[in-house]
Amino acid sequence: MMNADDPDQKPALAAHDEAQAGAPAIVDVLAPLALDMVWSYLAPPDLALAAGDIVRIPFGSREAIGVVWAVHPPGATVGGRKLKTVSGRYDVPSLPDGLRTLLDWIARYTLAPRGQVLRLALRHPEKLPPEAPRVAVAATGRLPARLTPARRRALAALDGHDAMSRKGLAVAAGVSLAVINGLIDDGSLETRVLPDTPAPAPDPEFAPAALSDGQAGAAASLRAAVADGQFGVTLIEGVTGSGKTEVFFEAIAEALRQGRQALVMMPEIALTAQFLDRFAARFGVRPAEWHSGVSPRQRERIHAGAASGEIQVVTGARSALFLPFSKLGLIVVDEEHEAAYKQEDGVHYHARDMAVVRGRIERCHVALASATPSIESRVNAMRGRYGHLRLPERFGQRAMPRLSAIDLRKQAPPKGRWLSAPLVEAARETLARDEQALFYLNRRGYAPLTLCRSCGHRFQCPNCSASLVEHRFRRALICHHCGHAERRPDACPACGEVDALVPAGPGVERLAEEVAALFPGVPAITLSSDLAGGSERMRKELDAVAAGDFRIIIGTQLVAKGHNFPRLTLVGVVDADVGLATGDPRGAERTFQMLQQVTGRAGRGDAPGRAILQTHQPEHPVMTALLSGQSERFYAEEIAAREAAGLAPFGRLAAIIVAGPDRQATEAHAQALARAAHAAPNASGDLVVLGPAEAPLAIVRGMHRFRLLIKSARNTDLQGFLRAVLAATSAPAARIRVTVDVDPQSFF
Ligand SMILES: Nc1ncnc2c1ncn2[C@@H]1O[C@H](COP(=O)(O)OP(=O)(O)OP(=O)(O)O)[C@@H](O)[C@H]1O
Ligand SMILES: [Zn+2]
Repeated sequence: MMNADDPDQKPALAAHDEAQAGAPAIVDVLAPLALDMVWSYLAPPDLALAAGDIVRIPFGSREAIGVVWAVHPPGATVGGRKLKTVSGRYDVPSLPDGLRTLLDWIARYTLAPRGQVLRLALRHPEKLPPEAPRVAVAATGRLPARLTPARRRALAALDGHDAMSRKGLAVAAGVSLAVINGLIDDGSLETRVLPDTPAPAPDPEFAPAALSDGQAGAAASLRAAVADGQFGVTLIEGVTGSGKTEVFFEAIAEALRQGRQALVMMPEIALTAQFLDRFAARFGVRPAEWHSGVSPRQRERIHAGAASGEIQVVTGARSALFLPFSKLGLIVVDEEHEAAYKQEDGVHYHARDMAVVRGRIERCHVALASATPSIESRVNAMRGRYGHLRLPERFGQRAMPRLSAIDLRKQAPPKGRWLSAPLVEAARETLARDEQALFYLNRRGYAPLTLCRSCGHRFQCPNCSASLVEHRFRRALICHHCGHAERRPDACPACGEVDALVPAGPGVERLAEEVAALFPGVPAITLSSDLAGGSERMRKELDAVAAGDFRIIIGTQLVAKGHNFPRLTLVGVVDADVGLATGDPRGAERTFQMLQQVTGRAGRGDAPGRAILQTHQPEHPVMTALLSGQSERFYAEEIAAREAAGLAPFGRLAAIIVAGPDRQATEAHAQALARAAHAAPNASGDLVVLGPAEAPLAIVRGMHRFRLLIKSARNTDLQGFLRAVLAATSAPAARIRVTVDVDPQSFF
C-alpha cells in the first residue's frame, strides 16, 4: 500500500526538492497519541511530502502512523538533533487543509491533546483482500446439446438483457445454480467480468416534492444561502411533521447543482436508517451512510469518495463530520437539539457546534433543523447571528396532536401496573379504529431496580454508584454505566431469603408484559437501543412499524423523534416526569424537548392524533407549557433563567473532572486544582470557581469522581484560564485522570 515500497509508483519530485537536492526536507508529524506535540522527521529523498499526507514513521523501537502537519521551508534545520527519516507514505487520500484546521481548532477549544483529536479523523489504512470482480453471464447464441425445460427458462429469462449475475439469473428463471453452471459448461452461456461502474450520483432533479407555501419560502431562502457559497448558519424551526426534511432536501439539491458535497448529520443510527429511503425517493439513489457499523471496505470507499468528490452526499452520526470532504457545500444537522451530538468520552466535543466551525472553515452553509431547538441556537437566531426559518404548521393541513394529562395522584394504575385506566381506554379506542398506539417509556430493560422484600437489599453495580437494571430478556442484571452484568440469583445475597427479590419500577420489557396481558393477541413490538442486529435490523423493524405490521409500539427515546409512522394516532407517555427531578440543570429543557418530540409522532397521517401524558405534577411549568401549546412562553422563561444564571449562551461553563481509584488521593488532586484556580490570574475578574464536589454519580467503573465547575462571562478566554490552572498544578499521581469538559451537557 505504501508508495515508498512500490517501485512503479515513485511520485515525481517537487520543484523545490530538486533545487534542494542533498538537503532533505524536514516535516512535522502528528501521531494519533494522547499527546499535544508534533515530531520532526526528514522526508525521504525520493518522496515529496505535503501537509496532510498519511505516513509511516519510526517511533521508538517500532513503526507508527502519523500525519504530516507542517512542511518546513527548504533549507530549514531543527536544533542540531539527528532526525529520523519518514519510512513511507500510505497510498490513501491525505487529510485536506480544512479538516486539519478543524482538528487544530477542536484541540484548542476542548483542550484535548492534538494527537487525540487526530484520532477522530485518522483511519488506519487497512489491508483488505482485493475486491472480488463482479462476474455476470451472457448468452453466446449457441444452443446446448440437451435443452431441458429448466435450461429453456434460463435462456428465456436472459432474453433482452446484456448480462446478469449467475444468482440473479437463477432467481429470475426459477432454476438452480446447477442449471446455470451446466449451460456455462455446454458453451451456451459465457462469463464476463463487469467493469467497475462508479456509484450513481444523486440527481437534484429526480423527484422534487410539491412544497407548501411555507416550505417553498423556506426552501428558496436556503437555496439562495447555499448558492451564495459563503459561510452562514440557518435555524430551521418547524413543528413536528411540518416537513423540514423536504425543505433541507432543496438545499442539498442546490449544493449538488453547484457541484459541491453535502453532509447530513443525524443524532443516531436509527434515524439515518429511515432517512436513506426518503433520500432515494427524492434523489434517485441512497446517500452514503457513515457510522460505526459500516463495513471496513465500505468505510474505505466512503473515505476515498469524500476526498475525491465522487461521493456527493453522506449521512451519518457525529463521526461523519471528520470525513475528508474536498468540496463541502452544505452541512445539515438534523434534530440539532439532541444531546447525543455531544461526545462524552475522549475528546469532549459537541458535533453540532463543530459542524458550525467546519462550515466556517469550508465557507459553506450550515442548516440546523429541529422542532424544539436548543436554547443556544434559539438565542443565536433571535439575535440575528443565525438565519431563522419557521414552519408553524404541519404539512398538508394536518393538525397537531391533541394533548392531555392524566394526574397519576388521582388516577393511579393498579399496583404493579403502569398504564392508567384512561390511557388503556384510549388505546382500546385507537385499536378499534385500526390505528396504532405508542407507549413511550425511556427506560431500557425490565426494571430499573431490584430489591429484596425481606431485608431491603438493593442490587448495586460493584464498579459504579448505580443500581443494576434487570434485563429479563437477557436474563441478567446489567449496569447501564459500565456494562457489568451478573445473573439474577434465586436467593438474596444479603439475607439468603429465597424468592424474595422483587423488581421495582418499570422498564420497557416490563411494560411489554403488561401490554400483552391487557391486549392479548394484538401484534406489539418493543423498540429500544438494545435491539441486536445493528442498523439493517433496525431499519427493517422501523419499516414494519411504518407499514402498520404492529398495532402497539413500546419504545424508548429511540422511537421518540424523527420517525414517521403514518398510522400512529395515539402516544401515551407512561412517565412524563422522568428527567425532571434529576438535578440536571438542563432537565426542564430536555424534558420539554423530549415530550414535544414524542407526542409529535401522533397524527402524521390522514387521521388526527392525540397524546396523553401520565404525570404526578401536571402543574409543572414544562407540563403546562406543553398542554397549553405555549412553547414560546417556555422558551422565554428558560432563556431568562439562563441569562440570570449566566449560563450558556450568555456565559461560559467548563467542568474539570478528576477520577481515580483512591477516593482520598482523587479528592486531594481536585483540591489542588481548585487552589490553582483561585490563585490563577483572573484578568477580567468574572471567573467563578465552584467545587470540587463529588459528582452525582460518585463512582463509575471503580473510579471516584470529583468535579470543579468554572463559570465565566461570554467574552472571557476560558480556555486560557483552564490551561493556566492545569499548568500550575503538579502532575497527578499515577492512575488519576483529569478531564476537561468545555460547555458540559451532562452533569453526572
Ligand atoms: N411537500 C411535501 N409533499 C408531500 N409530502 C410531504 C411534503 N412535506 C412533508 N411531507 C410529508 O409530511 C410528513 C412530515 O414531514 P417530515 O418528516 O419532513 O417532518 P419534520 O418536520 O422532519 O418532522 P419531525 O420534526 O417530527 O421529524 C412526511 O410524511 C413527509 O413525507
Ligand atoms: Zn457499573
